[in-house]
Amino acid sequence: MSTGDGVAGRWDGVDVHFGEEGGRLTYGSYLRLAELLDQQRLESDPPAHDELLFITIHQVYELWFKQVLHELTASRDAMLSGELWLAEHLLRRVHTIERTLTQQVDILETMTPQDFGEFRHRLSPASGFQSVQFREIEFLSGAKDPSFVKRFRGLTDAEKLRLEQRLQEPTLWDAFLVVLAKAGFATDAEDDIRDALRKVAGDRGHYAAVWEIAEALLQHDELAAAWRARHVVMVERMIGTKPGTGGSSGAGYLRSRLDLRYYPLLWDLRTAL
Ligand code: HEM
Ligand SMILES: N[C@@H](CC(=O)c1ccccc1NC=O)C(=O)O
Repeated sequence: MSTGDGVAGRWDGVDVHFGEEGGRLTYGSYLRLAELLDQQRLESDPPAHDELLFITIHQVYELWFKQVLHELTASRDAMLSGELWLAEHLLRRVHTIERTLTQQVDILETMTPQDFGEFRHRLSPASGFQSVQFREIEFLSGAKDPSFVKRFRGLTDAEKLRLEQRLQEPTLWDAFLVVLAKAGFATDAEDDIRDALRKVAGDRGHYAAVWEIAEALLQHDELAAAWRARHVVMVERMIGTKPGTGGSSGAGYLRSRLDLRYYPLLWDLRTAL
């Protein structure tokens, strides 16, 4: 009983619209819940109680990674087009998500090593090391390391393409250098950039928008480092010094990544202030 204008009818005084394919939109159909809630398939048999939690946590991480990539990509593009307020606004949203990602470790830590041990052996050789979106975030943020693409096992062609595109495209740091250049600074040599950062920091009134973006980038870097630190301590709690299912030394490998920083020049700047 269409009443025109896409309005399908009225319910309790409110216009009701038809959704995709003429079906009446519901909460479940809009959010594709039948599909979403059918994606938690356990490897353990008989089912280990805690494996549902393990799968849920990882799926939630990947959903947030998708959102983070959406926001970081848009933030990078906003820097490139000179919309500095938007670039900063989106980075701040990313910070909030990143804090949530680190806090989520608490939930997984309600699982004991013994309960993890019930299904851990079923997971090998799968590992978080193979998270394509996690690596995309690293590449987009500025830590491009092509060796990860080679070390990935079992990448689909589409995943490989996504990583290769991230290796080609400008990073957040590249975009920030464009911001500095548009503000009148030379950015060719590292010393030019250090100089520019000192000048921006020394005249925040004049370079307010540039300074705020630099701070938002540093915050993103700090929150990524906090996740790495939280993850490795959880790993030590769960598996001690056992090697990882992904074939690395485990906590030893993860500790070797703790010093990674996306924006070393923004950190060095601190020493010069
Ligand atoms: C019981 C919980 C967990 C344990 C014991 C664990 C253990 C490990 C280990 C040992 C590695 C090193 C690679 C390897 O497997 O050899 C690793 C890497 C990784 N894990 Fe986890 N992990 C856990 C939970 C998570 C969660 C919830 C996430 C969220 C997505 C995650 C994401 C990652 C990522 C992205 C890497 C690659 C890190 C890098 O290369 O810097 N892990 N994990
Ligand atoms: N690498 C972990 C297993 C693990 O946590 C994992 C296994 C499959 C998919 C994602 C995982 N999460 C993080 O590494 C381990 O060695 O116990």
